[in-house]
Amino acid sequence: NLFRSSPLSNLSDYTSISSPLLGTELPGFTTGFVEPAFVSDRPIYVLEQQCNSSDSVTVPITIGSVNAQKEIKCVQGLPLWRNSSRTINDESFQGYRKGKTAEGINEIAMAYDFQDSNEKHFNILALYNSTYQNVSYISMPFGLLRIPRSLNAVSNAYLQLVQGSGVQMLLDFTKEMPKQATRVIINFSSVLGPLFFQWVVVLLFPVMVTYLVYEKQHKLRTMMKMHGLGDGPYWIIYYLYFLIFSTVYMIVFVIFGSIIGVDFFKINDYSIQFVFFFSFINLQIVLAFLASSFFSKVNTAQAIAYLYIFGSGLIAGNLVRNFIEGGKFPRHWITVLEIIPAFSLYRGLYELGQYAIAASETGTGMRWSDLNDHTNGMRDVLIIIILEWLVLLPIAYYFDHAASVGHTSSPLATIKRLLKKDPTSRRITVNEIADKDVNVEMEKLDIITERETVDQVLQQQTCGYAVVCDDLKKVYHGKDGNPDKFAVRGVSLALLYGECLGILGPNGAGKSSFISMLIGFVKPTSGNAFVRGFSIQNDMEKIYNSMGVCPQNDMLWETLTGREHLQFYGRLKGHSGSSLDLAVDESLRSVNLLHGGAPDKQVKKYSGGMRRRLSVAISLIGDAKVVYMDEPSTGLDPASRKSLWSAVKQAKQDRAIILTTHSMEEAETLCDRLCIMVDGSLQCIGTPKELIARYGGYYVLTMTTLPEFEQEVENLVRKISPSARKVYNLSGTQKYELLKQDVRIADVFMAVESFKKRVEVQAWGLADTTMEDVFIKVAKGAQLSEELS
Ligand SMILES: Nc1ncnc2c1ncn2[C@@H]1O[C@H](COP(=O)(O)OP(=O)(O)OP(=O)(O)O)[C@@H](O)[C@H]1O
Repeated sequence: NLFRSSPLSNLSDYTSISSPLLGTELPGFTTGFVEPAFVSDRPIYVLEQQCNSSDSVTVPITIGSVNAQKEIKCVQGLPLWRNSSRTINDESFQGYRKGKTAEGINEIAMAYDFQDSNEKHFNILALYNSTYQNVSYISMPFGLLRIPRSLNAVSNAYLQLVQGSGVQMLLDFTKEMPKQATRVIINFSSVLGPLFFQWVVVLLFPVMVTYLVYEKQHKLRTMMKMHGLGDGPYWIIYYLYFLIFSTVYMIVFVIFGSIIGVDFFKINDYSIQFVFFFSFINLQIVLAFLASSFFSKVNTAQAIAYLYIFGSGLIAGNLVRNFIEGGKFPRHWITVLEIIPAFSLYRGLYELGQYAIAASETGTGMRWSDLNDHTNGMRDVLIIIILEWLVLLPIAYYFDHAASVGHTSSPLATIKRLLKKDPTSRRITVNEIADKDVNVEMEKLDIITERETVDQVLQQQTCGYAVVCDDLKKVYHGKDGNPDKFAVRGVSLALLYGECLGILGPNGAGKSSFISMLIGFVKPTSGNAFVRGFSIQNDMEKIYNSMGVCPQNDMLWETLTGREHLQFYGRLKGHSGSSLDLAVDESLRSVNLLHGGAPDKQVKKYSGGMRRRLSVAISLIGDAKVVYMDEPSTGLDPASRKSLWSAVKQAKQDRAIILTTHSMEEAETLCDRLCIMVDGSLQCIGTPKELIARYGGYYVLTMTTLPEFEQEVENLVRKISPSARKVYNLSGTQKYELLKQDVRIADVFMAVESFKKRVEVQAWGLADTTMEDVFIKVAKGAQLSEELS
């Protein structure tokens, strides 16, 4: 309406804008630059640009009742009558003239809706297509150029209308109207939502699970247990540690939140927040203990714990919010859902969040009195969390205790054991008894004597014996169709204080399985052993207090130093203050770890030999009366081995030591008695001298000549000792065993000397039997008799 009374004015150079079609109703344009236009309630003017100024278009017009033709010359800044503002808006944003490229059309720079404009009041809505901002054929940024110029044009048109065509306003730019400064205030509670807080709180869960499973995976838990740390103290220490850790974490979280002005923390009563978070972290600690007893590998536990916290947070976020806000579900449904800890946490956070948001209206957050409000779920949440904590605490302790002794690997196994009969402590089968009888028949005198000693000790309950094993057996039950493995076949032996017993045997003989039973690593299939009078079947807890163990694989904390390890185990064994420092230094010295910064280096920087020596030191620290060492010198260089041996020799004065080894030298140096184990059975037992005398009643003659003289050598040996046994013949080198009762050493020397006059002897030697010879003989003999049977 504005331009209906306006004369056609100067259209050049955007300085004015006006319509050549004043007061007309256009049936539509069909040619040139515009699409058919329709008459609308309020005219909208479209400024066409980029048209060639020589083009023109003839449009039909109606003036009053007269139909006429009007030629419109296309010039830049031509205003054309168009459709409603909505259509203009849509079209300008979609691209004018569909199907053509931006370059190929006359761009809409701006559409004007002269809303309620009149001579006194100028009010336009300007619409432009911001998507054309980066049109490449225009060198200048499109948006920067057109908007001010178009606004300039329309403003001039308005001025010319109101004040006459001579008026011209030249605007170069537009800028925002100055206005009062404002501050953007973001309400974090509503922006972040309870899910963020939920994730922050539960982030500690995987950390705790990792701690617990790490100690289980590396058998450190068992190691600590074997050195006297009971489940109760272990739980209390870790529980308190986690509780302090989590409480500090939550307090810092709340303080930081309050400092940066998060309403969630600032508005709600701090005591409610404290009770809520404190109850939940207690529940979370119990859940971590419970979860850790299901896992044996840190990586799996970590992955599943993170999945659980993120997944359960998302599910809780969606479900709880929908349930509460949807209003379709009964209240008790929501309460049932809150039994799941992630849901109860979310609900509590949600309630605190709601109060924080509502505080902009009410001015206060959640107060204790608000817990009586039936729409506030916080009271239910607190009750559920505390009850759940009370119920889960003993369950988690039980599962953890069952899994920690190594007898069961998981709570599932424990449940199975409770439901069925315990498969690991089943009664010995008929086949096994038969097997035992065969063994007894084949047993050597020394083994039988040892058995009798054990029977006597058990009947008379004789004191003085540190360890008494009574027919200990271990069968590993085959899984996935594999046959059962008889690892230890009824071992009986008795060990005095001050005695060191060495167990020798080839790989897989059952030595480690035997020791594992004695230290409580695995449960015996049948039989029993008494350590200081306590049964390994029932009183393992009492045995741990006086036991030291150096396991085959070092069980150490990578981030602790050697000294810290010894201080920890020393304290477990009852040392404190200066006596602890003394014991630690003495221990480090005895295994050659006192110098060169070794005591204060983290174990991860230790060499294999240093770890081994530290493990031995741990087993000896304190007053352990029975010490088990599984291959203690494996991986040690000769010097370290020697110093380790002197440490063990010194330590054995008033203790009983059982050690397994593959080194005959170590066995002979350290052990008062030795036994050889083959395929789970003891083959012999006695002092090194007794065994050599019993199994090595021969000298070993070795002689090297040219191969053509082999027969001559054979004849010589037969002459010296007709009963001599040939051990081997290898490219001229022959080895014979000569029964001691058949020969005198001087005769052998004389015979060889005269032989050397006839035959060229490259080398020869006569040796007494060594423990190694005995070992090979016994092991071979046992294997042979087994093959025969
Ligand atoms: N957990 C187990 N499950 C099944 N079989 C096992 C298990 N542990 C050991 N065994 C088997 O029991 C037998 C005795 O193994 P053990 O480790 O006790 O022998 P070892 O004498 O200590 O051997 P090494 O000298 O090599 O340490 C072996 O045949 C072994 O494969």
